[in-house]
Amino acid sequence: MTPVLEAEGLGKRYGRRRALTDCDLSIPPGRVIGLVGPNGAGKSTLLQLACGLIKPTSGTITVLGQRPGTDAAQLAKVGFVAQDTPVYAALSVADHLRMGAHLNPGWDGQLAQRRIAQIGLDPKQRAGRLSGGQRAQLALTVAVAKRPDLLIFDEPAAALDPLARRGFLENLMEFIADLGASAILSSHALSDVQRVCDYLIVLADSRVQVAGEVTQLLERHRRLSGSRNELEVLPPGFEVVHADHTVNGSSVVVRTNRAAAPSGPWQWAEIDLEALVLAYMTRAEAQR
Ligand SMILES: Nc1ncnc2c1ncn2[C@@H]1O[C@H](COP(=O)(O)OP(=O)(O)OP(=O)(O)O)[C@@H](O)[C@H]1O
Repeated sequence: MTPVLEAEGLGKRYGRRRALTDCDLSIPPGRVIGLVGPNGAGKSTLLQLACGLIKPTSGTITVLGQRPGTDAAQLAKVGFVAQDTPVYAALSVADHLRMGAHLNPGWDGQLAQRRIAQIGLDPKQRAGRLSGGQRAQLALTVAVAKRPDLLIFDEPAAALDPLARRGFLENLMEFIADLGASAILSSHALSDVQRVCDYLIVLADSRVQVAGEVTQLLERHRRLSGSRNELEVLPPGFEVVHADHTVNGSSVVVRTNRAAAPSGPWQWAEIDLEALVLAYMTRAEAQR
């Protein structure tokens, strides 16, 4: 099956600043992909490259088997909602839907109307008068009604209150299931990512630190706890991602293919997605 996104040696510089470095990815279709990492890691840059809004300075990227933004057919397959959920301030909600219908050959007008009614937006209201959360909902509606094969969101739920956020993510999951689409969403909210994503990319310091199916990543990472001496030398087959030493003891997040605990004086525990992400982000920060 054609990967939804494939990158080889992908890099992007802004002048002398590296925004993305040597990025290799091959993401299978049908996944909800969480893109996480600290501020300035390169997440928006990767998403904009995937939409064809900017061009790489090195390497290659293909989305749904083609160079991003090559032609109208390819553009129609991708729905993108940028970080600031842009809408046209002077246009009404209904105007946005009319424009969507005019510009997109696969536009699903019924889906758009149903969703606008569901979230309680007044079709006559100007988009410039909507709240941040309502703008995000309108932008999501326009992106989804294109019926794209891939939805790309840059921090989609950032402006939403907790209740709206939960509703938004539930809607998003319904759409993805209905459309049979893939989605990539960047987010700082690890609990959201844990709830909806089945594939994870951790980006830090402009590089991919780790990427893969969430279940596999969680199977392959463990936390070992014990005294600092006990954890100084580990058996073969363990790559230390991050070590934390305090006066009360040490804890090490390791990457391993071993399913069973190694014999040793330490405790061995599973980790959650948040601990995994933080371990890779802390390692990247320490290596800068
Ligand atoms: N148009 C631009 N011109 C110059 N530098 C840029 C531009 N866009 C991004 N950068 C720089 O590239 C790096 C990556 O930025 P990017 O916006 O991709 O990060 P991000 O991970 O999305 O951050 P955040 O979580 O804060 O949104 C940063 O150092 C940023 O300052």
